[in-house]
Amino acid sequence: MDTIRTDVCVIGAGSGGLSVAAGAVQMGARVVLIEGAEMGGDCLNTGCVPSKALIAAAKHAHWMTSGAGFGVAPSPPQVDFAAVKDHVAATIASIAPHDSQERFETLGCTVIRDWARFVSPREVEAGGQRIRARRFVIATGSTAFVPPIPGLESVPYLTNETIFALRDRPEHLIVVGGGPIGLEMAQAHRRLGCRVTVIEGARALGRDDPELAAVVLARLRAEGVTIMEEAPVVRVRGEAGRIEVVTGDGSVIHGSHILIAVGRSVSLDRLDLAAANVAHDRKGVTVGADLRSTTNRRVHAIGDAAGGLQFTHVAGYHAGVVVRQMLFGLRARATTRHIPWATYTDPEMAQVGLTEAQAVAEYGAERVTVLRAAFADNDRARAEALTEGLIKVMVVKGRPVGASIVGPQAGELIGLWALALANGLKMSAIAGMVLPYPTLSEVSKRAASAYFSPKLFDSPVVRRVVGLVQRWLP
Ligand SMILES: Cc1cc2nc3c(=O)[nH]c(=O)nc-3n(C[C@H](O)[C@H](O)[C@H](O)COP(=O)(O)OP(=O)(O)OC[C@H]3O[C@@H](n4cnc5c(N)ncnc54)[C@H](O)[C@@H]3O)c2cc1C
Ligand SMILES: NC(=O)c1ccc[n+]([C@@H]2O[C@H](COP(=O)([O-])OP(=O)(O)OC[C@H]3O[C@@H](n4cnc5c(N)ncnc54)[C@H](O)[C@@H]3O)[C@@H](O)[C@H]2O)c1
Repeated sequence: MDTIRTDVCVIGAGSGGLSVAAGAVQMGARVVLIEGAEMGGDCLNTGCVPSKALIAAAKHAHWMTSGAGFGVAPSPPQVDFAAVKDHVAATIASIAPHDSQERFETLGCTVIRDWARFVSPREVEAGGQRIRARRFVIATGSTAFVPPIPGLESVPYLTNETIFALRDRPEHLIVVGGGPIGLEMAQAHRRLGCRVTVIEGARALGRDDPELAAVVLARLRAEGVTIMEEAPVVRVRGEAGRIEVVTGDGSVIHGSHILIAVGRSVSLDRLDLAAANVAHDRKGVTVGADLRSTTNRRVHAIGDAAGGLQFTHVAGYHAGVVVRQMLFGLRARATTRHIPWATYTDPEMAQVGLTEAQAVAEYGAERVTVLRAAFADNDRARAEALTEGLIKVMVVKGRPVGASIVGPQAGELIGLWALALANGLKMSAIAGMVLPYPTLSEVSKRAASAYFSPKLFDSPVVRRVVGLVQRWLP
């Protein structure tokens, strides 16, 4: 067996692994990149990209039915489900060249298409070769967690790996799990003409501010999605096209298809981490803030495999943290306070930093000011009839510690607050910003201004000062 000696060996060519490989090789390191399945990983092939392409198609269908208030008569959309899937596939294909084996080989990486497995603390095997590296990066991501629900194994269930390939429209899609995957898929399928029932064991969108989550859930229900909460699934039975789901209280839901979206399992099984002395648990590789294995300092873990937030932009951020350490020997640490995320339902929901409940728990209610602004008071939102939703900003000592948005383009609007939190900006910086009128982003400025308006408009001191100045000013 040949041995390749290299500076960096990256295992997994998804969002995180590709970023490390591209960065390291272009800065002069020798890089081996190993991928067992599709280049591009979950995000490109079975995650973010297909889900957002499907959501975009569903939005078009929805617009055809929602123009009455603008004087545009609704007309029932004629959805060609297979053609929708062609759009999904074409979107993936248009991005794929950027993540391709050819591109990475052109950049100078050695790309091996096989499953990697450690054989010692500084060697892996893949593609019939042994790779001996100075540093390893485990970027193996995650797959859908399939819970041990009795009967599930004997019905043809869908996960994010199979649902985007369906070319016939499900008549009635049952979605198990009311997290971001479940609800994004539920709304998209409903808008494309399916009946949809979401069965959630606890509270849907349970990680988000409940006030904001309620806005999303109300909209989904208004569009015809049935959402059952506190309804753990206890049994599944049936066959293709005739699925029955039994919940804890004995209810039986009949559907044609079932999607499992109850969280993720990190993909570490194939790696034989024991051979490399890399400690791990159910959540991922055990790493410190430097994203290095606590038991093998040659090994880093990033993205979903690192056991924290599971988002593409987090994997990319992690990549930067490990590249700085591996290539320049710099001290670099990953933190989470400034990391935003968004759920691409309509309306969208986005968060950065602490929610209201977390801010109050951490700082105490008396130290936290919660500012609010509603899209109903935003002129652009009114013109577009997108008045559902609000922004909440949590402020401590004049600086934001968290922002939560539900409403149109929340995923875009959260960027400003991500910048503010990452750089410790004061509320005065946001309130003093001049924005084009009329834009949705004015909702952020309005919230920030709300921090100062009581200090300016309700203050007897300010009134007295203004009175005096007016008497003396020529
Ligand atoms: C339906 C869905 C929608 C999503 N939407 C969003 C979104 O809108 N925004 C967002 O930020 N995030 C989203 N995510 C999450 C996002 O896809 C992941 O957080 C991201 O892909 C993680 O990147 P990663 O590099 O850690 O892993 P991945 O992208 O999963 O890549 C890991 C790669 O490693 C390979 N691999 C595994 N084991 C081995 C091995 N032993 N040897 C070789 N290769 C191996 C895998 O085949 C895979 O290609 C979504 C996820 C899903 C499922
Ligand atoms: N827009 C985005 O950025 C985006 C979109 C999709 C996914 N993701 C990423 O993927 C991750 C996984 O998403 P997810 O929605 O699969 O997981 P999740 O953990 O966020 O939500 C899963 C939901 O399933 C419920 N559940 C668990 N077991 C159940 C059971 N037996 N019966 C009924 N309900 C059950 C849980 O209570 C939870 O509400 C997310 O945390 C996120 O990091 C991101």
